[in-house]
Amino acid sequence: MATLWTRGIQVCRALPRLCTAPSVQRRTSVRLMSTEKDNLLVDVDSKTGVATMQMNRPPVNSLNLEFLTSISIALEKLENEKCRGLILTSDVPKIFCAGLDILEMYQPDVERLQVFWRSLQDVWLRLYGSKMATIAAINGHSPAGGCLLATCCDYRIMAPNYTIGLNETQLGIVAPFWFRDTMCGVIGHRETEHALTLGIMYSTEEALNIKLVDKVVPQDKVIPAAQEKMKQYLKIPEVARQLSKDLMRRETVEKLRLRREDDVAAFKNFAVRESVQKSLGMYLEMLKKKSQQKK
Ligand SMILES: CCCCCCCCCC/C=C\CC(=O)SCCNC(=O)CCNC(=O)[C@H](O)C(C)(C)COP(=O)(O)OP(=O)(O)OC[C@H]1O[C@@H](n2cnc3c(N)ncnc32)[C@H](O)[C@@H]1OP(=O)(O)O
Repeated sequence: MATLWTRGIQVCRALPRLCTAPSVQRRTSVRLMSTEKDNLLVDVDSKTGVATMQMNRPPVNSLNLEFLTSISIALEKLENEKCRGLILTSDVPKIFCAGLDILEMYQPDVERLQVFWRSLQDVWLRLYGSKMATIAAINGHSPAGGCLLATCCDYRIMAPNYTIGLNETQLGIVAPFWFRDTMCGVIGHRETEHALTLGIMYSTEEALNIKLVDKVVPQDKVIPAAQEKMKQYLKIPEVARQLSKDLMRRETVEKLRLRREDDVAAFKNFAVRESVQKSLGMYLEMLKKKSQQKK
């Protein structure tokens, strides 16, 4: 085990300058730290060049601005370090990622809202467009933005008895075109239309049936299975693998690159609508009630 120690990622509250560049030192093991405790744990195996990125933002790994920024910086560093593979997983029990932090979209500060959306675009561009072989080790529930992260990867391995899907319409919001395109690339047009319009959350078994995930293994085997599959990717000549991936994804990536600011404006205008705010408020209330009932 080896490699990168990235310390001192500072996420400033002041906008628009969000971060200072993290410093990198070579060490024998890796930990990428963020300001919000150790919410992103990244280990790089120096022999194989495979990084394991564990999301660790309890209770549900929801993606707020600071967390997205940490992920984006980490992805950039791994790419710059010429890592060959990435296993994306979670350190939070039973949750892969609950998607976007709804509190970022509910009663938002409009300037922050736009920076938030750009940071999500950044993560998507880096992960979907990564040169690395990427495998999602889905060891928990994976709604909405969580499903997006998983579908950005080249391969998905999931544990039983969880759920995954783009459930946006159930919250009264709409998955943007690049979420749609990502999902279409995995399960095709018809199934994506069905999934998006109904906001379907699939069980692990259903997800396997529609090929939203590639493989199902017991919980404790998810990461070992991802490591095993990664070996297959790494056996392929690097340039051929990367160019093939680029061939499949470049148009989709370019579409967002060319429309980034329009997409930010569309998101902002949509999110501040009274009807959308009402739906998000009701959804948050429902989540809170459900959570209190458990306690
Ligand atoms: C014309 C088009 C223009 C473009 C328009 C764009 C529009 C926007 C597109 C937005 C795109 C993506 C959207 C998203 O990603 S929205 C997020 C959707 N996520 C969800 O619906 C998940 C909701 N959560 C759950 O289902 C469950 O929490 C869980 C993940 C299955 C875990 O269940 P659990 O029982 O283990 O935990 P639970 O008690 O429910 O939750 C614990 C606390 O966490 C809070 N919480 C859960 N999820 C979120 C979240 N996503 N954001 C913020 N907070 C969340 C929950 O409320 C509990 O809090 P507390 O204990 O009550 O304080």
